[in-house]
Amino acid sequence: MDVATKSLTGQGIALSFGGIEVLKGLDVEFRAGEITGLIGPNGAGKTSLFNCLTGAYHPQKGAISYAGHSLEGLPPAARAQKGIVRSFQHVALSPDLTVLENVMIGVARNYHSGWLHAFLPTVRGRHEKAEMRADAERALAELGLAKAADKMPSELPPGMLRLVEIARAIVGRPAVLMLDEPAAGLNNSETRDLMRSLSALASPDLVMVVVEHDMDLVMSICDRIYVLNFGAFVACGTPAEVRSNEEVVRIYLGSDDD
Ligand SMILES: Nc1ncnc2c1ncn2[C@@H]1O[C@H](COP(=O)(O)OP(=O)(O)OP(=O)(O)O)[C@@H](O)[C@H]1O
Repeated sequence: MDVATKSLTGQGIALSFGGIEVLKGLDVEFRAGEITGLIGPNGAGKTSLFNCLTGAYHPQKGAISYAGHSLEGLPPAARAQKGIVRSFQHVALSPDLTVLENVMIGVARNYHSGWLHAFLPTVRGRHEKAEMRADAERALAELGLAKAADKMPSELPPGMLRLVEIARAIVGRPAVLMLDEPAAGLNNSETRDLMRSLSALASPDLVMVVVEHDMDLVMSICDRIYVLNFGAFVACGTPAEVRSNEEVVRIYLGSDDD
């Protein structure tokens, strides 16, 4: 399939809670091969849009599709099965598993019998566990975390925990990777490491979407940026275009964000 057609698209996405319109008929296209930023002040609707795309929220109106196929009615697990995965604002690793084991959980969708089977004492189980382990080691290495594989999450600083969570998201070789505030809680040097890692992940087949308040990160790593305010897009373009957009400047100068 042509890379250009492997987009995650939304048309006319409208979402309301108790009569309050949170998303006002959004048209959006997240393209493979690009890192797309989604920015806007607190409460603009960024996470709600993420939740509609991943299937956690059901918009009252609109159509969402990946690579031309409708995702309507599919719950989050079915969308993850299709390779649409997300990270969360708060790191959610299991404290009782090693870093490697945490990442192995993310690869289970690629295997016939899943995570549990890999731990059963069968030949197939042993074989699948070895393959999952190799996949997880590769994902950790891709993010520069090979040495942390056998550590427990409690032994790692926040910046590395965030990268472990991203390793868990990429280990199954997703088609769409959606990152919700990946730099939240990181210091400057951890954020710089994260930026390098995210840029290195970009590939022609992968749709990457980043919701983030850190403007340096967004402006540095994104190819295109959508700006959301009160549930509607006020701008979309390259970082340079967005930075010089008068409406965007007005929104950001008039808010407490960055
Ligand atoms: N489950 C829900 N029930 C009711 N209102 C909701 C729900 N989820 C989101 N909202 C409302 O939708 C609006 C958009 O919230 P959302 O979290 O999507 O914004 P955001 O841009 O992600 O904000 P932030 O940058 O603070 O995370 C807010 O007014 C919020 O209160």
